[in-house]
Amino acid sequence: MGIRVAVAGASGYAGGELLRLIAGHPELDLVAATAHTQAGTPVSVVHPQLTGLDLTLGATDAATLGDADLVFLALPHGQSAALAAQLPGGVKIVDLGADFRLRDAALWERYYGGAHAGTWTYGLPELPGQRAAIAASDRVANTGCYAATITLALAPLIAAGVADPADIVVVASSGTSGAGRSAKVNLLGSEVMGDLSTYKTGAHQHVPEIKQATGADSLSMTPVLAPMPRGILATVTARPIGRTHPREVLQAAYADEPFVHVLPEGQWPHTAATVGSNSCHLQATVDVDSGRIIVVSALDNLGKGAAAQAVQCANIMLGIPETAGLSVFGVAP
Ligand SMILES: NC(=O)C1=CN([C@@H]2O[C@H](COP(=O)(O)OP(=O)(O)OC[C@H]3O[C@@H](n4cnc5c(N)ncnc54)[C@H](OP(=O)(O)O)[C@@H]3O)[C@@H](O)[C@H]2O)C=CC1
Ligand SMILES: CC(=O)N[C@@H](CCC(=O)OP(=O)(O)O)C(=O)O
Repeated sequence: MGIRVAVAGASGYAGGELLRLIAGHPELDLVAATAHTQAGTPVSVVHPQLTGLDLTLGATDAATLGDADLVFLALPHGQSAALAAQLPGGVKIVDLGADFRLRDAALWERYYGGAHAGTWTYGLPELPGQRAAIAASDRVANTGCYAATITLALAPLIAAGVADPADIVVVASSGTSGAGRSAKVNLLGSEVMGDLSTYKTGAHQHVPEIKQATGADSLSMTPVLAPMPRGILATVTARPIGRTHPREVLQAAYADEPFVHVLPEGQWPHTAATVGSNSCHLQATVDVDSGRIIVVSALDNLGKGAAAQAVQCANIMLGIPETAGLSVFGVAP
């Protein structure tokens, strides 16, 4: 018997990807998977890609989940705190939602509404000192998907003093699974196919999270909905300070990281190359006209942006190899 894990919100996109990763993990055993309206339905009905996983979705409550050593919460914002409070104190938790990511209660309330539940250790192991903090924690708040993509591109540049934290501009495209599985008119195939559009323009909820994680003072972010199921491609530009090339800084920061890859010079990130993996691909240059730093970052929003990163954090919390059950390689084309 391995380490006992459970997934709440297992009928959703992030929950489904968690189930797939746990099923292939050498040290984790899935003991429960729960849902809300779809409780009582076999997993393979809700997720045909998981046919062969013989399990029925249970109710999302402490009785069903509390027997696990570690619980992944993949619930809508605002749903994690009440459930986490009911789970036994010895159960480790990785929350994929936003409830515990922000330190500033006023910012949480402004962007998400409702009362701020608290702050847990931030689940991005590649940030300086964060791997050790995650290892010492029983409660971890996984990153937002855009936040992971953009923070990995930006944090080393601000820390090294080569990018002006007061002058950051981001345009980032996401596949539609980033919006979750519930039906919305603007996510219908006939609306999304053949279209690109901005949304939450000038007011995205990941901006305070990225500022908190990177030390940026001012950051403009424009999200774009892209007609593809998975993937995020972020173009991050910043006013440079000094003449150090941004690529050198990123290479030094991530030289020993298994999942963050600065691509060979001349190669630029593709979302398709990261799908199914826990990898983030980066490339950087200096704009020949404006002199601004440009970093392009790509990852799978359900991989390094959600479920795979949650498994990476769980591995660290459980003291097992950080890369266990995770793929560096994508499944393109
Ligand atoms: N999708 C992504 O790319 C990313 C998602 N996240 C975060 O992960 C979490 C899950 O996202 P995602 O999988 O996309 O969402 P989905 O909408 O696809 O799934 C939501 C899940 O939560 C369950 N649920 C809905 N309402 C309730 C409720 N009131 N109480 C308990 N369970 C409920 C649903 O069950 P049922 O189907 O039975 O109704 C379903 O299992 C969110 O917090 C999201 O922000 C983070 C990073 C990336
Ligand atoms: C395409 C799309 O709608 N994406 C979502 C990403 C949400 C997410 O993954 O992050 P949270 O966990 O913080 O909600 C959005 O932009 O709000």
